[in-house]
Amino acid sequence: MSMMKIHGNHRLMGEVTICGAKNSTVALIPATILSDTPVEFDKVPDILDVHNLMLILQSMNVPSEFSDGIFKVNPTNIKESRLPSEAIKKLRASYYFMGALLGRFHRAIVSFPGGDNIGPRPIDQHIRAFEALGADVTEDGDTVYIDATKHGLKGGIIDFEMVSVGATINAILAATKADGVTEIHNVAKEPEIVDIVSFLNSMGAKITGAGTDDIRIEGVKSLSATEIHTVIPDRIEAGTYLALAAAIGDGILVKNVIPEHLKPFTEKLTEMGLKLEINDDSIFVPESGNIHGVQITTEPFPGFATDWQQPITPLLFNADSDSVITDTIYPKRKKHIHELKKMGAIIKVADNNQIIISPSRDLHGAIVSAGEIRAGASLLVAGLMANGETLITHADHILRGYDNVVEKLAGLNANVELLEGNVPSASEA
Ligand SMILES: CC(=O)N[C@H]1[C@@H](OP(=O)(O)OP(=O)(O)OC[C@H]2O[C@@H](n3ccc(=O)[nH]c3=O)[C@H](O)[C@@H]2O)O[C@H](CO)[C@@H](O)[C@@H]1O
Ligand SMILES: C=C(OP(=O)(O)O)C(=O)O
Repeated sequence: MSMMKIHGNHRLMGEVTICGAKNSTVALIPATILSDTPVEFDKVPDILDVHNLMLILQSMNVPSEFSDGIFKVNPTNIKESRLPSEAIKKLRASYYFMGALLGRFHRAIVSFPGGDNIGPRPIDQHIRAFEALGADVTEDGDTVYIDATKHGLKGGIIDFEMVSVGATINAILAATKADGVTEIHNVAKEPEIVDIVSFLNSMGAKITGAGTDDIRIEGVKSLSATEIHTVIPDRIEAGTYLALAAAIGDGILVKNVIPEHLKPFTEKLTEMGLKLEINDDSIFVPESGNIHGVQITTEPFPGFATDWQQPITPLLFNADSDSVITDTIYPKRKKHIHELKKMGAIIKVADNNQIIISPSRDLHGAIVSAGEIRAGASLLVAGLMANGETLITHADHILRGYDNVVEKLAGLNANVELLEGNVPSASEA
């Protein structure tokens, strides 16, 4: 098991460069199996999810290589095969092989995905999309069987009952290779969806409407990559470093960002009283003075992302009044709270699931456990603010989605080590 040891309460400064978005990358990689040619991506984050996706590709005779942000994959000799359930369970995005295999082979057998334990995460809308395209979907235990070989994969109308990032992308992946036209209504509008569509269109797909509520797809027979696709910057990683900079920075420049994607986040920082310098592709966070408590409600894009709510929480401990967070996407996403309390934080959950964060200026180091990726990010920021040493166990969750995190933090003068080993016996809650 990986652990992170943090010597906290050092002021941080310098520059940090954000890499490609995890939530784009983990859909782009499964999407490559729709291509009839080799594919290359740039700015791919070095995160555990990518390495697990490589194992899944390998099981289908799809070799891939990855170094310095360049990811090359050759799906030309792909074979249908049983996907390794251990790797499938290690990430959420393995569910994109459902849509991608359905597009490629008109059938897919995939076990239920893993990913963060942040409350119920059903896939009924994904199944609704596959059925609208003519597939029969059955479940047996842990495995989902999706089959459109009997009547063919055909364009159709998909009306989502709720906005889902994953279901939108899965519908796009399958419909790209379906026979005829597909209309998808009530889709998610996240920038990562626009990125996937721009990649597919660059290979010859015919998809319009990404970034709006409705997407139209004219199915095509083949796709060929002719250019290197650069993954968009990770707005969640960027938000995490912006929060860190505001909490304990003496001037930090966060580079390679798309400020428009960060608007809901930077607007909250401004409301707190921070004076950000927002440039074309970077944001400078000066040393912050007094900051005020705020109310945050998470919503689908262009709202405040659920994946930001835990990383921003430690910053709110520095405010001069209470803050309230309401997570409408994952109301049970609260694995950070119990652990933050161990560090002296004053934070509680009200009956209506709202999280109340009170000024807590005397955080101290503790042994805490990262229950999921963003809970881990929250503990990391808190550990850097706290007096003394913090040990974060189960840090693999952080490494699922934060590229070169120890090196990036060291570049800001933080003292963080990655350790492998057993959890100290007294530490498990
Ligand atoms: C790999 C990836 O991109 N993960 C992101 C993706 O997850 P993911 O794609 O799993 O999240 P969704 O957008 O699908 O989930 C949104 C909401 O819809 C519900 N729902 C979803 C699908 C479904 O079939 N039925 C259903 O009820 C979910 O329980 C949740 O309450 O979007 C989330 C919401 O922005 C982010 O937190 C995750 O980081
Ligand atoms: C919930 C997240 O990831 P996943 O959907 O991959 O579990 C996240 O990135 O915050």
